[in-house]
Amino acid sequence: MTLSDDTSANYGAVASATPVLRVREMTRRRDETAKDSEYLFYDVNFDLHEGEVLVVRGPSGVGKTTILRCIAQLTPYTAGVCLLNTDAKELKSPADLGIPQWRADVMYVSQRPALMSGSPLDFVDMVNSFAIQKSRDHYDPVEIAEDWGISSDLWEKKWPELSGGEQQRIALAVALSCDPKVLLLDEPTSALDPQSTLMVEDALSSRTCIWITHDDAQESRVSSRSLTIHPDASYTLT
Ligand SMILES: Nc1ncnc2c1ncn2[C@@H]1O[C@H](COP(=O)(O)OP(=O)(O)OP(=O)(O)O)[C@@H](O)[C@H]1O
Repeated sequence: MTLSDDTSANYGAVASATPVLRVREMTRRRDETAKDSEYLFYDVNFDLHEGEVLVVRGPSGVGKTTILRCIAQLTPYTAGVCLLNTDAKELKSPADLGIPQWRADVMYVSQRPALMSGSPLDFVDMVNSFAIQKSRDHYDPVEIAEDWGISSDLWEKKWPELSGGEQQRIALAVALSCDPKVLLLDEPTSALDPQSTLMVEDALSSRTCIWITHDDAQESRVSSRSLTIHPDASYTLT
């Protein structure tokens, strides 16, 4: 039995090929406050191994962003377990690690950074001010984004003054600079031109990611496996 097939209750047990991230029985109602609310997704199980990209597919509104936000512990879920491999000895839950460490290691990158206030530099300052980030090494986000055609002066502009593609590359560069174990990418190249898209895909090629895309060609370029969420709350893992 592979880890991917392991649906036993001993979720934290570590077998030969230890996943970076394990998700079991992830379930979310459309309205978490209403017990009779229909399910958005039900009983989702998967393991994500080092260097894998799990592409998340499904029609608009089916719950792709929501499942990423649940895994990031940014949104409540009805049931389920998320576990992270921190030291190859034991898989740990958000409660074991504490939410700040979980979110630093399992980092959600929003589709809409324009909703943030201030400038990208303000955002970097805020990220660096978190106690959990102070104790970690960082790459230079300005340098990362420069490779994608983002000049350093753009970092001082307000988010809404940047184009969608500039916002996406800057938000992604900040996330990469923090070197999380898992990146949760919400349509990270939806506003990019084809050349920038390929550059970003290349930069992410060695990372462990869960990646929402509506683009079949991108899926075939980047995915190790695909998780499709269906409108009836079921899912397919291929
Ligand atoms: N903050 C919110 N409050 C209430 N409902 C929400 C909120 N965000 C999303 N929803 C609803 O939850 C459902 C799932 O939304 P979600 O954004 O996860 O879908 P999605 O599959 O990512 O869609 P898309 O492909 O259009 O981005 C939708 O019906 C949406 O209207």
